[in-house]
Amino acid sequence: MAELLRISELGHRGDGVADGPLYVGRTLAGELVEAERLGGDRARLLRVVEPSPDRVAAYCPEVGRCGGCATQELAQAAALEWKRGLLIAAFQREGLEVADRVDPCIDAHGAGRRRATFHARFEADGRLAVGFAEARAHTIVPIRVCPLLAPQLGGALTAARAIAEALKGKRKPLDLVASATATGLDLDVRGTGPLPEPLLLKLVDLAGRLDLARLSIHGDVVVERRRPLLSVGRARVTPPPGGFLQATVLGEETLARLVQAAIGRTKRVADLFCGAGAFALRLAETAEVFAADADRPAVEALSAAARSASGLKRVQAEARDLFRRPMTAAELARFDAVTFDPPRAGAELQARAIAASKVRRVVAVSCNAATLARDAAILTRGGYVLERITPVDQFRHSAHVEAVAVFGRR
Ligand SMILES: C[S@@+](CC[C@H](N)C(=O)[O-])C[C@H]1O[C@@H](n2cnc3c(N)ncnc32)[C@H](O)[C@@H]1O
Repeated sequence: MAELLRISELGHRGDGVADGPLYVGRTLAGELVEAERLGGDRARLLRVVEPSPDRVAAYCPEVGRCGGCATQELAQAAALEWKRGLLIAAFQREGLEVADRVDPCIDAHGAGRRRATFHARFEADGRLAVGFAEARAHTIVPIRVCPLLAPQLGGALTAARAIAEALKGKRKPLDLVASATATGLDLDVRGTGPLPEPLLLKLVDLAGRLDLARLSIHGDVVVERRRPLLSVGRARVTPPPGGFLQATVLGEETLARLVQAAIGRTKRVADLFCGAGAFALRLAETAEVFAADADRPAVEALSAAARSASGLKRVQAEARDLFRRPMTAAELARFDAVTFDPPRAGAELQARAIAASKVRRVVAVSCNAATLARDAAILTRGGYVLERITPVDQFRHSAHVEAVAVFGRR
């Protein structure tokens, strides 16, 4: 049954929130809407009665079905302000009032996503669906074009579909991780299980026809037709298959620029959770860098890039599980500055060790406001002063927000 609802705010996943709370997708704060209850705490938008001044027309036909975009109907300036607010609210929940120290959110969508994970599912009737997951469901919304992808990732959906088609006989759900590199598409396929020789040969042939730079299965290279390369400052990195990559080129450049600016001119820097060196290789232009990450292939890629780049200071990289074995306060004593950029879980133990150290400057980079706020609270309890936080938006139309938080010793 249809009912009128007033949307009080945009929730932290990008759905409008009415009294209850009742979550209504594709609605905005302040709007009066007609919706029907779906059960639980969800309702479906039927009609916007009083639209928000921030409402704009969606430009993708899959809006509302595809789970990739939650807020395409929210004007970009308002979306940036909303993300800034999400960050402030997460810090408030940790007892930290930071609104006066949070910069405007930087739009880092740039040319679009250079990395995307497509899902392939084989339906009972034998049809193949390749696309993104529906919001709050495992159903796949088949996608032909995604307007959020960078032009360099343009052929990725066609390539993913062709590779999935070739693996149809396995009838397994697949994830295909596509990255745009300077030498072409790099595709890593997950979920296949072991593949027989004839199928591998077929994939090699297909990679040639699709002109992929590299094709790998679960990180094992099937064929490398051209070495994938990414420019990172003065260095050129060959990323490990399927390894972590910031979602947009501008996002990586923006985060790295903020980290470099916050650290300033120092002699020795530690880059923890360094991945393949997005920050370490740039920091090494002016300082000696120690870098650590649990992903050994990423650490090896970073080391190789540092060795072959000219004009960098010394870079020492170590494969290390920083959840189990964080850098201790004693180990950190030789650094003037530390930056850390953990996965969504944050870096609780590492933050505790930093809090017990005497490192002068600490720069936390994060893709999860809640764990960033938790780790920030640990640092401030250890005597660090939170100087500034800069939100960065490289996941346009989603509720994700990245941030760079800068701390100094009291
Ligand atoms: C958000 S990424 C950041 C990578 C890099 N700073 C960049 O911008 O490309 C998080 C990194 O944490 C690493 N990681 C995940 N769990 C880890 C652990 N337990 N110990 C050390 N590194 C870990 C991942 O391998 C990944 O490279």
